[in-house]
Amino acid sequence: MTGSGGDAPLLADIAELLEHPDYQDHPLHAALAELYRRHLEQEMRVERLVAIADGFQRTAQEDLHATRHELQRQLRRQRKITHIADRYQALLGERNEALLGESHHDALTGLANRRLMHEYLEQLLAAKQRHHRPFTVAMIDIDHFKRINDQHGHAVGDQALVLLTEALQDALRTNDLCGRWGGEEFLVILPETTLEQAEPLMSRLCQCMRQLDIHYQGIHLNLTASMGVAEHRTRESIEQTLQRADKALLQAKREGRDRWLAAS
Ligand SMILES: Nc1nc2c(ncn2[C@@H]2O[C@H](COP(=O)(O)OP(=O)(O)OP(=O)(O)O)[C@@H](O)[C@H]2O)c(=O)[nH]1
Repeated sequence: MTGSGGDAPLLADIAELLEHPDYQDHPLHAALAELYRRHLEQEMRVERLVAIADGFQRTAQEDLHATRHELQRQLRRQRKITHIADRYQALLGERNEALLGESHHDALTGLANRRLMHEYLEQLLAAKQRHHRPFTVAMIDIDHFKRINDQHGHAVGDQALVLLTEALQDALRTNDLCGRWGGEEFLVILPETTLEQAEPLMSRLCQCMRQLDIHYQGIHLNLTASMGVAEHRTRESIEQTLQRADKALLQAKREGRDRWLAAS
């Protein structure tokens, strides 16, 4: 499309005049013919330029469309990657939490394991050294547990362990920590507690074990426990306190079981 659309009748008239035999020898014929030729040339040039500009515009639009399409594709990909990364991170977090839980807890009872109890005891030792806060430990061993396994099977023994640890925990204060020290042996850690303050609790724990009625798969069980209790002494290592509690526990077994003894 050229800009001379409105000039079309005039141009048609000029072309007709230039072709007319009567005007071939007219003095202005040559000048008008030249002007007409130049006009047509100019018009063709403008048409070519417009065609080029149109082409550019089309290409630019196509490029823009392609770029937008590519951007949207990358954005979708980015979103997908972010979503996967988020899920992966959440999974890793859950796995880490689970691993941390497994590394600090006993699988059967869910109680703290030795590692967690040692960590807690180290904290209590530091608090004692800094602020003179006392703490006491009690080693607890179920009496004649082998008989339960022998008479009723390991699964019943397991269930008895689960139920008795629930009873032990119910009898403790929230800051006390009950952990599984070994097979049927438990350690209770009592922060901010002297031996004297622990005594009523020890009697209560013995009573609690005695009163426990375990019913499982038609089997009815009663049990007792022996306990040795020791308060941490200044300048004593954790191991030494635990050994004193253990010695008191063995003495309680020797004296007939179903009792607690304070360590000397
Ligand atoms: N079911 C079950 N039994 C366990 C587990 N851990 C340890 N035991 C059992 O606990 C029993 C401990 O036996 P002993 O060390 O002889 O002690 P006891 O029979 O309790 O006797 P005393 O401690 O002397 O009163 C063994 O039969 C172990 O197999 C466990 O996770 N599940």
